[in-house]
Amino acid sequence: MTFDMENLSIPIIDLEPARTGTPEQAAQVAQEVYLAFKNVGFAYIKNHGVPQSLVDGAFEWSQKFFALSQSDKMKSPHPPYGWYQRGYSGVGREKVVQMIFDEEGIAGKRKTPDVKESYDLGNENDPRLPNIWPAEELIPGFRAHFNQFYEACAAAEDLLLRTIAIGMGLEETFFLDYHRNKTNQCRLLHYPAVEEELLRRGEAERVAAHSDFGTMTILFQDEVGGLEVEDIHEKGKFNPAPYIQGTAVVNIGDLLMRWSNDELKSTLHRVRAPPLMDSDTTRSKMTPDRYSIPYFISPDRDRVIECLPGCYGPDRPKNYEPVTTQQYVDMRLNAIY
Ligand SMILES: O=C(O)CCC(=O)C(=O)O
Ligand SMILES: [Fe+2]
Repeated sequence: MTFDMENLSIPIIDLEPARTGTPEQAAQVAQEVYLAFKNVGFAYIKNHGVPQSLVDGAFEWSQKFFALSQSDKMKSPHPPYGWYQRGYSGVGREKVVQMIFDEEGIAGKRKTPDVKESYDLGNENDPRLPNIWPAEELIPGFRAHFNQFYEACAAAEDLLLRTIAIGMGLEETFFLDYHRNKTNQCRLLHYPAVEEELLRRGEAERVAAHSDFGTMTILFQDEVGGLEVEDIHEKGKFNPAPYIQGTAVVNIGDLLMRWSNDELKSTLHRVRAPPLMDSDTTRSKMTPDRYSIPYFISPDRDRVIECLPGCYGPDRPKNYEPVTTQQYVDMRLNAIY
């Protein structure tokens, strides 16, 4: 795939020094991560700590799951409430909308379908949202792999949270203390092959422009491409965020933006057709299937999120009221489902 790395606005950051470097090296990386999240809201993270074999396995299991018959996938259905983010959602079920909460507005947006199907899972020990697994005999090994993958992502989360705290001049464990229960959401996404023209003309969408809700998201994508991130300098202009081997895309969510009094940016992003592969634009083409796996991180549900120390002062008023994680996330989830 042709892509101009020179114009990549999203920095690539190696997290290894945060894990094994000297305190000075760790502080240096923390500064880079902080600046990326302040200026862009996105970073490509190398050495995030999730073993490549687990990532590769997760994509293989995801493909196997979505290759099941529709009736088998529907045996572990997403419940009909937005806040219960577990189980399988078929094509067209969910419509990602940006900050529209009235029913008329949502119905209007739903007219252009998101051409994707998804399977959501979370922490095995979460009493509020038990997982909705496919039966073991249908897809043996799926559950065990994703439990392992979930744990590995949680470990990567911890290192990222420590690093951001250091970068913001907070206690290293400041954010960890708000993320003890690991009530995160891991989502398998499959975007079926679709006629490219439909995506380009906006008659079908993969994921419409949106920001994520929580603290941050760790996203694994395959090589197909199509993820686009809004340009920080030019509203409405979206730049490609292509696959880069050995990295995860990490982005800030709305709750951390609010928590930081808008210092860290929760940047709009979407999934469209991947960049054209060759000069042949005359034929009607199908974009290949695409798979991605976002891991959405949120603070513990009962915690009150209010302006971070250092993000307000006499000349810098607090922009938001305190809110609990649960109030905030449920409000956002109920709007999309
Ligand atoms: O599929 C992707 O690459 C991104 C998906 C995404 O942004 C989301 O699910 O919030
Ligand atoms: Fe997203």
